[in-house]
Amino acid sequence: MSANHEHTPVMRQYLALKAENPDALLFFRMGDFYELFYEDASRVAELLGIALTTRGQSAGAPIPMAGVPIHSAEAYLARLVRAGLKVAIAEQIGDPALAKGPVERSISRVLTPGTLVDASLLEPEQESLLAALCPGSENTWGLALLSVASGELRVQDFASQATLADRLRQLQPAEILLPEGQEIFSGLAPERCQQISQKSFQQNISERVLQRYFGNRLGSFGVADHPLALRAAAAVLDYAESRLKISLAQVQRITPERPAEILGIDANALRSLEILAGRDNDGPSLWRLLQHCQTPMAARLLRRWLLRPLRQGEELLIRQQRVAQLVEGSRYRNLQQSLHGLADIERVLTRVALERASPRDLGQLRHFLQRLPEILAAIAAAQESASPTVASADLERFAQLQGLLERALVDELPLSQRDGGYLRDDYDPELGALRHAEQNVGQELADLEAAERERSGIAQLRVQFNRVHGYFIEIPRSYEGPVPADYRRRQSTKNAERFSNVTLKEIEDRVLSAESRALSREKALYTELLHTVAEQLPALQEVLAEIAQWDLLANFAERAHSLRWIAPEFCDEAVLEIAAGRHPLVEVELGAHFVPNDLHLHDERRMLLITGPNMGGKSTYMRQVALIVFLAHIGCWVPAQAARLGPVDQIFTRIGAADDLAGGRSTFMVEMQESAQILHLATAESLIILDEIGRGTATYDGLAIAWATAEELLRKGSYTLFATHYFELTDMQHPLLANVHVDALAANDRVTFLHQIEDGPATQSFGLAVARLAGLPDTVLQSARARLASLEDPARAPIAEPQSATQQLSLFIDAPHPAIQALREIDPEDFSPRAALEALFRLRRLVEESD
Ligand SMILES: Nc1ncnc2c1ncn2[C@@H]1O[C@H](COP(=O)(O)OP(=O)(O)OP(=O)(O)O)[C@@H](O)[C@H]1O
Repeated sequence: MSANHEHTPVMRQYLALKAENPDALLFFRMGDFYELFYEDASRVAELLGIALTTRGQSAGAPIPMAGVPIHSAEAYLARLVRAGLKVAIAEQIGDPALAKGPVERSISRVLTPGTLVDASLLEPEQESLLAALCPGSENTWGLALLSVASGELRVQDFASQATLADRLRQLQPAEILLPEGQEIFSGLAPERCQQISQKSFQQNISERVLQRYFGNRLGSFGVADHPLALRAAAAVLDYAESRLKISLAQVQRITPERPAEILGIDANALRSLEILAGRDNDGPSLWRLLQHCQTPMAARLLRRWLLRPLRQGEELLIRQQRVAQLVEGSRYRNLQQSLHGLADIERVLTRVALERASPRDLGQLRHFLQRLPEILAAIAAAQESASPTVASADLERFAQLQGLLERALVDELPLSQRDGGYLRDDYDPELGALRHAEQNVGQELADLEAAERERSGIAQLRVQFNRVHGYFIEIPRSYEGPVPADYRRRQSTKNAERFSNVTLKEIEDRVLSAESRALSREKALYTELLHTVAEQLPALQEVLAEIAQWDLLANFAERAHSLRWIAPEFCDEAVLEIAAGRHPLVEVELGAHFVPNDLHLHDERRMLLITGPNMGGKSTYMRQVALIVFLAHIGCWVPAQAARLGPVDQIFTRIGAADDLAGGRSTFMVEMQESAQILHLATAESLIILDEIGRGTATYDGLAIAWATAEELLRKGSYTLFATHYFELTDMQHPLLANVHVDALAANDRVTFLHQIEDGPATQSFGLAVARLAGLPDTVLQSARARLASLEDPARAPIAEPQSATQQLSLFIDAPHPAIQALREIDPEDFSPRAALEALFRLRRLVEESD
């Protein structure tokens, strides 16, 4: 591009603003359009499928340009932001009428995926999180997570990068901030990472930011022992402020995360149990099954709870108790009715805090406040001990606020704020007077009409007004005589000529200026109104949080009722007992065909080794146990006849294996790394699901690993469900280990699955029968059957050992050493000396190979 001084003044302004935000697309306001120039223009034209044209020339070259009209800009912005791009918006701040050069413009805000607040840019049921990571010494980390749209700010310390990366994999923040120079470590999605100045994380700077936000209240949040996370918290606030160009008044507190209160569940388990999303992100998931909340606030809270199950404790018991109260006599119905159709007030409040709330936003708040007494009454009715949810002083202030909004806002609020008309005439005398300037000139205009008729002698003369052409004196064409000399022609129509004169122009100017004064008066009053609402923000946020929680609990109650779930019982003993448990998602698919199963794990029985045919239901059984324990720990009821659960600290799963080729890890590598993680972190209170561990490698290696893993988990005493196709494992003896199997009936390669868990190991394998079921060709099945027979009884049909098998050394199976096998095959009777020497070398090689 050419030197700056060669550009036109507007382009110079554009380039200066672009230089302030080099990594963002610049939406440059030009009248009723946002326009993009140069590379931004071609990029956006391609991304949005809009026309790429040029706008004049600057510095001797045409300027590539693409533009979107203001009124449809939101939809385009949403698409760009969803694609992970940043957009800076430059608005006109000067008055075009007064500007000498180009009208003044400045960046009003920068949209980034982690700092969105507009309803049209956010998914109603999803949270868009902004994270900041502050590294400390010895691999320790502080994490701050901010939901700009709700104002929730959480902090947590991590003792290792691996656990931090796992938590981020679960939470999927939209943007992750790191100090400049910090390497983007494995597990972080690089396209979401943003390096910002190290200064933002510095102790002294962060103290200033936090002081500004929370003042002395900081001490009351219990965050003093999280120095790293607090520095991260200051960095997120500072960054979000710089994008939104305003302090975040919606952030009222910092909440520390205490791992000891949370049931650990790693990203693998969330995925493999299909808790937040089903396979391929579509399909059934626990989230979808549970999400029947009345408000978007509760839907988002459900996500938060799913990402943060609790260990046994007071909070969990309160949730459980409330769900029980709501199930009783189907009280949840009343509460759900009172909440039905409520707007997303949490996000409205955030926009109030950021001075971006529209009149319709305030209209929704008015509606909410009108319904609040009914909602609180329904909550009170649901609780047996009707302790008030909201302090009476707050209630009084809410009523006053409601009154204010009712007095201020018109009933039917306009879509756009631009043309005014959202405040009532009688809300403010000055506004009323300015608005009525037009009506007040009515008499003046009638007098003028009479005077002009008399002066000109034209009886058909009329003084008129329309929105497009303003005020004019109209004389029909049927009049052919002269018009007064001071009349200036304004317009000719088919039937009339239109004129103006000095008196009429004076009236018109007065009315027009009253109109624009009315608009600015209305705007000023509105800003004042927003400030008044903002004063009630903390109290409103609190009552909303309470309502969202009740909505979610009523939703749990409804689900429990509709899906025939029961209340799990928590206890201090080391037990996991489930009677007739069901898999919540598979049951929806199969209905009454689903076969329920029990679980008994306790002090003397910690591990179940589960064998049985493919398709028998092993995975389903193990997952249902994990899901039942999980559901209990978010406060929900569970799909079973009864459940008694002792303390559980973490849930781990190692189910199926997916390649991570992009990350340079093979299926087996992924499997082993996940298993290593479990073996390091599991305790006696952990629940572990292992599905066919070891199958990704050569048989004996896999078996050896599976065996050793089982032994280690038995040593730790973790609650373990271990499904395997290695029958050899069922020989394992340990007092805490029990063998169970899924039942099936087989005859002539035909198999009927019973899906029932029974004691003892499986007695036969059904691989061929299942293969037949899957449609493997008969010829292949016959050949497989012959080979199976020879493998089961080598004497019947000796088959040469494949090379790879000879290389495996069995740890557990009594197979002869390959050298011994080779020795057996030698007949020394008819050996030449040379053949003998060769045989000796071969034997030596076999021994070396197996060393
Ligand atoms: N308890 C049950 N009641 C009814 N149907 C079931 C039950 N459990 C499983 N099934 C059905 O059997 C199918 C296979 O179950 P699952 O994947 O759990 O088998 P598996 O034993 O783990 O198989 P593999 O060893 O091949 O992984 C399920 O998709 C479901 O349709």
